[in-house]
Amino acid sequence: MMLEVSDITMRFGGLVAISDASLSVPKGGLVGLIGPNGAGKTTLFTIIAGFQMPTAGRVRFDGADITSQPAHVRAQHGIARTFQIVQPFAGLNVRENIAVGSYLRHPRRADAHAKAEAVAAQVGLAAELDKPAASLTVAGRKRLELARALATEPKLLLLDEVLAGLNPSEIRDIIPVIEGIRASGVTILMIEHVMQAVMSLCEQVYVLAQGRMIAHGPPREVCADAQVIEAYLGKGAAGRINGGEAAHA
Ligand SMILES: Nc1ncnc2c1ncn2[C@@H]1O[C@H](COP(=O)(O)OP(=O)(O)OP(=O)(O)O)[C@@H](O)[C@H]1O
Repeated sequence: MMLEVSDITMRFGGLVAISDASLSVPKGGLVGLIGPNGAGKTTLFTIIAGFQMPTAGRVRFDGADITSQPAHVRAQHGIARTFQIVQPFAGLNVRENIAVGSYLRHPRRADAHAKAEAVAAQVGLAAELDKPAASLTVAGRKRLELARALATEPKLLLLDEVLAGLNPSEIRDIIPVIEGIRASGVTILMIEHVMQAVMSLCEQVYVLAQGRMIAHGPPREVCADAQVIEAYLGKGAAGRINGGEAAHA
């Protein structure tokens, strides 16, 4: 396994944001993490990336227990994440923004910029390298966020809603980019609300609801799970939907 998260609990004062949650991502896999708003998905990413210590539980990465490792050490070992709210350095151009990631492994400016250019080509930003980051569209900023994380040359990439805010054609355009990253050997765990994308990209999906991992499996099975339907649509929803189907049959 590339990533094994075991029995994580995260308390903020009296609030239990995550309760005894586990998940694993195989080497080379592309796994989804879904769940209603406030379920604890971003908090779990923060714990995996090392920005917060869990109240209880362990995180193993590529064979080592990294639970107490700080975020910058995890980055060196190959964990990168994107952020839901993209905040590029507005005063820098696209190349310089991507280089913020590539400096991790390429301390010389020329090397960092060369790496940034290679990553820009991979995510479809080659034509924008000299433009100010502030001039990018929302879709461009999402690609920039992907590029910045990729430029650190991760083994494990944590994508936090990279498709949020994009229209259907922008989503169609960016899905092959994610597939390409995976095909290049990077293991991916993605938080995503766009179910169409989860269905087409992920071979396994975990469902977090109110801090608990309530289901996991292939996306089609998970979406048919009564507990999952109820977590999204409220108690009794699965029965109403199945009843509806029966009525049409
Ligand atoms: N630093 C913090 N201090 C206190 N409470 C927090 C903190 N971080 C997160 N929470 C709470 O933990 C819960 C889980 O939040 P989280 O952002 O992880 O959910 P999420 O599944 O990512 O939701 P969304 O899809 O809306 O981004 C929420 O109730 C949130 O208010």
